[in-house]
Amino acid sequence: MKHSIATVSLSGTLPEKLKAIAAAGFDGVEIFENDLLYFDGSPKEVRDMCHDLNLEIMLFQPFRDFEGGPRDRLQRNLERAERKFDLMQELGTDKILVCSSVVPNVICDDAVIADDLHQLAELAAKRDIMIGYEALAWGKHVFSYKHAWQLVKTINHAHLGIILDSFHTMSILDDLSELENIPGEKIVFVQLADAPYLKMDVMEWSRHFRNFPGQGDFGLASFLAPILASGYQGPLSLEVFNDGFRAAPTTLTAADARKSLRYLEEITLNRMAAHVPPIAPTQPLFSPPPAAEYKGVEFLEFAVDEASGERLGKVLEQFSFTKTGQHKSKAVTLYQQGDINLILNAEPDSFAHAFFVAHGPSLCATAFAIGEASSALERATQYGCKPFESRVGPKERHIPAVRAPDGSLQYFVDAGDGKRSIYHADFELQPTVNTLLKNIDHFAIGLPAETMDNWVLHFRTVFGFVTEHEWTLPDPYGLMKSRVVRSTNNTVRIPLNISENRNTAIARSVSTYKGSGLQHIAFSTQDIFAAVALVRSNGVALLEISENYYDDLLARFSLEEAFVDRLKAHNILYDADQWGGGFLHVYSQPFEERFFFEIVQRMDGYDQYGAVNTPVRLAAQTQHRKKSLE
Ligand SMILES: O=C(O)c1ccc(O)c(O)c1
Ligand SMILES: [Mg+2]
Repeated sequence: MKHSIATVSLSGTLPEKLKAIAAAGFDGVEIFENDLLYFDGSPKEVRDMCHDLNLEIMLFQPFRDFEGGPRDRLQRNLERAERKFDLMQELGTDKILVCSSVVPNVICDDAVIADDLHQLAELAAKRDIMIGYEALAWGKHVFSYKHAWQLVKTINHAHLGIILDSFHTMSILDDLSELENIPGEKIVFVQLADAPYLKMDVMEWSRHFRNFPGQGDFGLASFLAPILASGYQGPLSLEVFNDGFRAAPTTLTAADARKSLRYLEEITLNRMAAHVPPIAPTQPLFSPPPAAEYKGVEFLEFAVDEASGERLGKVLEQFSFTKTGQHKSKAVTLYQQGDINLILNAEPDSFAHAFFVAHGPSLCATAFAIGEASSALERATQYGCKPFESRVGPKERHIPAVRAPDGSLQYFVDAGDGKRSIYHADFELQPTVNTLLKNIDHFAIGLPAETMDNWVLHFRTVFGFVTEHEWTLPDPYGLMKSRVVRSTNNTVRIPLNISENRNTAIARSVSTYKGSGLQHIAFSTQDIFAAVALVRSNGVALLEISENYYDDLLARFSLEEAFVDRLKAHNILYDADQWGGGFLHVYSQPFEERFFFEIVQRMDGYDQYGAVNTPVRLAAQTQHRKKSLE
């Protein structure tokens, strides 16, 4: 299987784009005409550049508004095509994308359109060029792949085929059942793009919000599977118009692009294998070890120095964690409660120390308890992650790890061979005292806004996580957007938060950490009232919630007044879902303006995160911060 990408998908000048595309491991490119127009060298130079980079120019595009135009313009349109064919010869490519006409006065008559396309195919035949006809979702007369295919089939010309672009098909929720009836040799090219579902004009949506497979909401495997079953032998090519990617670092976007095609191949292959009877692809597809089975968050590790480590340790003790271990040879301490393991790493001259120097007290590593760590590492490696080699002391255990998009570490810990053993090897362990807090329910990370897609792809590919739909939530000074990535079995949940405004809590967090960073950790409990009473008696300062919130709770839910009074007395927030599940949660004051803790109790299958209460929390935190500045 060959892989290609349209130059329009990346930021930079044409040479920068081509270099990044080659470095990311693509076999070829679609040259988007504008990139050529803006380039100050000749088409021959572009051809040579691609040749030197070992990139094939797989397609030239787009050729617009050709078919069904005013009759007196047809000749001129054919001449226009000839000029593009000349250009293609200079570039050394033999495929051109012709997209369906969007002009309002197009002749809406299939016979006229078929005749025009036939004439174009005749011209192309003389140059041994292949025309690929693509239906734009906003085409005036032809806007569906079925219509385009109907025309191509009827014209039946050796130099005319169809181009299938996932965006134009998935965006209009088109029926996919005809795809399997298109013979592979009639498919000139396949363009792939994902996108979030948005209710807006489809052209604007297409030109600004496409993203890479795995970053959006389209079920792209259902689009690609019938194409790969058809015997299509051409490349998979990404064509992604995205405002963020136009501004993002070119090499990083190109690397994500390449990764996204691997992901799409993997999920498409799985879909084809699950079909009854199984369908065999006619080209080999990327097939890494399957995603691990996640058992939970094994530990979270904080980069601290001695002083901040002591302060954080004190807070954890207030949350009734026990300092159960001191590392045998390093300045590393372990705090435990229930199944929660938190590590504070103040070791000089370590990965954690470098992280501390760059970001201050922060989360520098996350460990996941999983079925088989070696297979998870192999999967990560095949997806392009470099395994992280840490220095391991004598008798210490080596734990496989990769880097998260922000450079922090993500460890894969075998849950199979005795859960506590990783701590026994490295720490002199004391028993824990309390078990009111049981587990890490979720932990949230604040990200620089432009990095969200990058993180989502990382979790979907390397981890095999799924994503939930995005929430947009008001902060007193702007908006925050939140998207949860989680393991399919819900044992690991990570809300990823961004904000494009300058003074929101997330924006301040990004500036404090100088990058992404931990927002909060939510600990689960079976008895939130007891947990709150205990941590309060230990001196934990909770976030105070306004009276108005509780009045509104009474109005919104049919709750007993006495129960709401109890919530109010404990500063506990409440949510319920439509299936009878309930959610109780409470927040601490932040630790040094960085992160805070949440205690949550899920009841009767509640599966969300209390997002409706996030604006309440953000407002309360802002008020608290202002008061403390007074
Ligand atoms: O937005 C457009 O005009 C446009 C052009 C060429 C394509 O292949 C496409 O999918 C969209
Ligand atoms: Mg396209």
